[in-house]
Amino acid sequence: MSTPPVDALALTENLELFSRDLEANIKSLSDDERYRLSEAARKVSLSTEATLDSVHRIVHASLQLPLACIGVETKIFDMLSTIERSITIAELAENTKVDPALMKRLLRYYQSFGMITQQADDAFSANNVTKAMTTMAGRSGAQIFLYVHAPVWSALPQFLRETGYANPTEPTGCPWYTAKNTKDPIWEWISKRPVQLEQMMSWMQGQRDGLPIFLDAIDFNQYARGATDSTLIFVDVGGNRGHQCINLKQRYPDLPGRIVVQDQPHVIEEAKANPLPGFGGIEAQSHDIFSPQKLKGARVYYMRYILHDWPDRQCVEILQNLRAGMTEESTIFIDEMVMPESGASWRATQMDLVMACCFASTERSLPEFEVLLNEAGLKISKVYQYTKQLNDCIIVAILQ
Ligand SMILES: C[S@@+](CC[C@H](N)C(=O)[O-])C[C@H]1O[C@@H](n2cnc3c(N)ncnc32)[C@H](O)[C@@H]1O
Repeated sequence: MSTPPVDALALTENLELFSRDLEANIKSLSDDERYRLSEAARKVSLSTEATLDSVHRIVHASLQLPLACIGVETKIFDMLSTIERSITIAELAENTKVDPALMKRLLRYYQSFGMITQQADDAFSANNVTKAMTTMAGRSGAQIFLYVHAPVWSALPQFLRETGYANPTEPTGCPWYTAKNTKDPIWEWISKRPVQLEQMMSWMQGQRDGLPIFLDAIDFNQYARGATDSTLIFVDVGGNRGHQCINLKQRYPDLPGRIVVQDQPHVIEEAKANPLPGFGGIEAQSHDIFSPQKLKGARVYYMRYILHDWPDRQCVEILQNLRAGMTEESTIFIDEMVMPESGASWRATQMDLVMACCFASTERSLPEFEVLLNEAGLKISKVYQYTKQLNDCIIVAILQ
């Protein structure tokens, strides 16, 4: 069935009208409506590009990350975001100690990519993108991805050429090792570098801010029935700073039982030394996911974004080790994006290829998770989807 023709001129005029008071117009939208508009506009924008516009956009894409990093490091984005009026080139240059002539060029670039708003010839202000780059994820992400990851992505074509375009599935068979000229896997490499460790931990903590979390889809009370203060209620395996434990505690302040975050020793040390607000009452424990789970009979073992870091064989090992701690009352929550067969989102597909580059691992579909769980003697009892954007799901797994 053909769809009725759309008046492209009227659509363009409406968009231009919408752009005149962007902030107010966007405020009137729900999250779902905003996402729908953003995706539709993005598709139209890409498909209406002239041929060489597409080429220029793609071949210069790698300029955007270093430029974003400069905006973060000079605090241009911070300054624009904290001052509630437009700012001149001279003001920005003086406060950030950037040469005014260079500042003019940077601002010209940022406005052309929508990273800031130009109000007049010499008047600039923050917009949603500027503000995004001042968040914890924006600041830490610009640095960790530019300095640590980007050289690895650039090494992917050569790596694939040399390996005959085989899908990377061996833990040490990915461009991470050649690009970094190291034998250390990424987590070990980061653990030896305090600056990058801090950036990575901040990225982990902030990367999903603004999206729903698993507790938006699950009534956790059902997992606490009959629990007492000594019941192990929630063990966040590979939980980094314990941010998900804090979320659970804040949503369910009266939940009985123990809440524990487990991670590598240096991560736990850092989580204890610089605890996040709300960390009180949460236990922090070193634990290697490649050894049998030492906390037995927890109601919920929770793992967010752990399996996507590992190839299949290691995932089965991780799950088998978790299984060793389980009783009939235990469940595992696997909190990961589940890849659909078609129409995967851009945020999901880029994450998938970052996993290939750095870990020889992958984002998985539900049947792929099923195979891993089956091999580890587990089965899926339920799946809760909690984001549309990434198809983030909680896969609830129990003993077979
Ligand atoms: C992708 S991050 C996810 C962190 C956290 N679950 C989240 O969703 O924000 C992976 C985590 O696995 C931890 N990790 C890596 N290797 C580990 C190991 N052998 N034992 C325990 N934790 C490990 C890392 O330190 C990191 O915190």
